Amino acid sequence: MADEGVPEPLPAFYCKLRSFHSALLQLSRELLRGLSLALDLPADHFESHAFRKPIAKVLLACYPPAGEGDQSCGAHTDCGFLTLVCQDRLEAQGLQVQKPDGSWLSVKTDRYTPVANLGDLAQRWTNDVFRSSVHRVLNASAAPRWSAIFFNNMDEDAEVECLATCVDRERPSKYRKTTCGEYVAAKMQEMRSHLSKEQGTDLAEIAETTGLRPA
Ligand SMILES: O=C(O)CCC(=O)C(=O)O
Ligand SMILES: [Fe+2]
Repeated sequence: MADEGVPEPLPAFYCKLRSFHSALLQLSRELLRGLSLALDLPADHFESHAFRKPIAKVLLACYPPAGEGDQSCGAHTDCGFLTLVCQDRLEAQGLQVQKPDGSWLSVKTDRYTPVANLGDLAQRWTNDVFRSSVHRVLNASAAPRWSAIFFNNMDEDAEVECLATCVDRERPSKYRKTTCGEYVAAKMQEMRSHLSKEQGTDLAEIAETTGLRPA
């Protein structure tokens, strides 16, 4: 076995997945630089404080065609800092983002063009200047829908406290200091108990295995 947890018959697939992961990690680093500059911070602010060895994972998802049960992904926010979603088939897209008025915007992309979503840790760190986007997936087509999702969750021990530049008299600090690891663990726990109550243990176990999808 080349790497722990990787089955022997899939080395070519694993190699491609590694390249995909590296490319999206690189893209997320570029975006982090832009996000720092947007807050009038040095370009490397986010990277140097919280992305030295980030927990960055790829999730490959398949949603069955419409009519095969409600297996799409319900409305939620991602718990990390930045997520990049790549949708596959043009005829079976389905990512939707909630607008401030509560209505849903369908996100149509070219095949594999990544869509960036900010997560809860970005919102907490910037004291709501950046918002964690509420999104969901509805596969309304007769074909299965595939997506590859890259979650960049920051360093496990990265401290997240409202940035001084995002706090003032009109905008007092809304969130207590936490770490990426502490916040993600708490949100996962909340999600597991929610799923166990609402949908039985199977989904809770899947979520625990992937460790990625918050409630
Ligand atoms: O499959 C998608 O397009 C997005 C899935 C998602 O939002 C998630 O897994 O957190
Ligand atoms: Fe998500």
